[in-house]
Amino acid sequence: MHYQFQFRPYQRRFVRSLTTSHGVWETREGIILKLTNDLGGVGWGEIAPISWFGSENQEEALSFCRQLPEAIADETIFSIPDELPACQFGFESAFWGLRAENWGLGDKGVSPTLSLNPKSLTYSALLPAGEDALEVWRTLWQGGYRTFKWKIGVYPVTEELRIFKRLAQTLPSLTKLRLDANGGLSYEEANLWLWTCDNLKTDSTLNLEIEFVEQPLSVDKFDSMLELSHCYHTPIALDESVATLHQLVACYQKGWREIFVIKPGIVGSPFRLRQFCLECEVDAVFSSVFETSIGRKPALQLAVELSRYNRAVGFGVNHFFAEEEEIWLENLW
Ligand SMILES: O=C(O)CCC(=O)C1=CC=C[C@@H](O)[C@@H]1C(=O)O
Ligand SMILES: [Mg+2]
Repeated sequence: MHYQFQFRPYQRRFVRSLTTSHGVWETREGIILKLTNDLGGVGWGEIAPISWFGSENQEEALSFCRQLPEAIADETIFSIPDELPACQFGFESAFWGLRAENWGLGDKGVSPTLSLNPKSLTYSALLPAGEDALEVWRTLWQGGYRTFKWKIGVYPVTEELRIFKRLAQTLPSLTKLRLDANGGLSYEEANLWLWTCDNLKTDSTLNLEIEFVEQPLSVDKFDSMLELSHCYHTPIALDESVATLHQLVACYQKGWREIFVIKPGIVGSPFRLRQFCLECEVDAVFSSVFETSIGRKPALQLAVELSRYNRAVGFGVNHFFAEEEEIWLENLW
């Protein structure tokens, strides 16, 4: 089968730049792609790279799109190299979207079940690093969020621990808080954070659950994180360490059995991701790459099907972008 292929690069400036231990992220760049079959059926996909997580970068994704012919075959979609995981996700999502919505299941076996209802999910909202978290959470709580993720490893650890204690005393009971260090802590700081989280449980005046500490150490410190996961009650989630399917499989094979943060937008083939999750039954938390609704829809379909233990998905829409998304997408095309 052949499809007419079109693509449009985009840039979207964050309303509030995202500060993590990786640095300050001002603008989300990506590519929207469209496949049209010879009966007029259309499939949309999105390529939303995060190169500092290990995916290709925008330029590499654009170069890949530019070298493709106007008409592409199934084989092209399913032979995109593993060095281009965001492209794998974008093209394959468009393929499944085309087949599942208009033309039945693909001839490549069962497509990811696109009919599942994302409304069955609960969502986690992102809190900004530092003191701002003490203000921002309230509006999000009023918006219905009960799980929050706060960026740490950005300011000095003593300052963040001070803010953390105030946050723990302020957040309503039954709130779940995730801490995401983006690999920015030292081994000593990681121990201090995990020890502090464990000891929070012993404070009967607080009824806050620290759901997990995400990527406390850098990707090259897997063995230390595996050791830490056996030393504290507070769970550890790997994110940057499992950013691509290859890394996900490698960490599982090296014995990781705690939480895996999965960003479908940069992990690679949704078909292969689905096979891995169904086979290995990993404890997955699905996470956004700040994509548009075009990338978010297939990502959430995977989350509905593959999430276990009812963990909230990291797709809380904190109004990261100014423009109204649907209008912006229509103007793009
Ligand atoms: O997972 C979430 O709760 C929201 C998404 C999120 O936190 C991230 C998305 C993309 C890049 C990162 O800065 C960040 C993360 O580290 O998980
Ligand atoms: Mg993370």
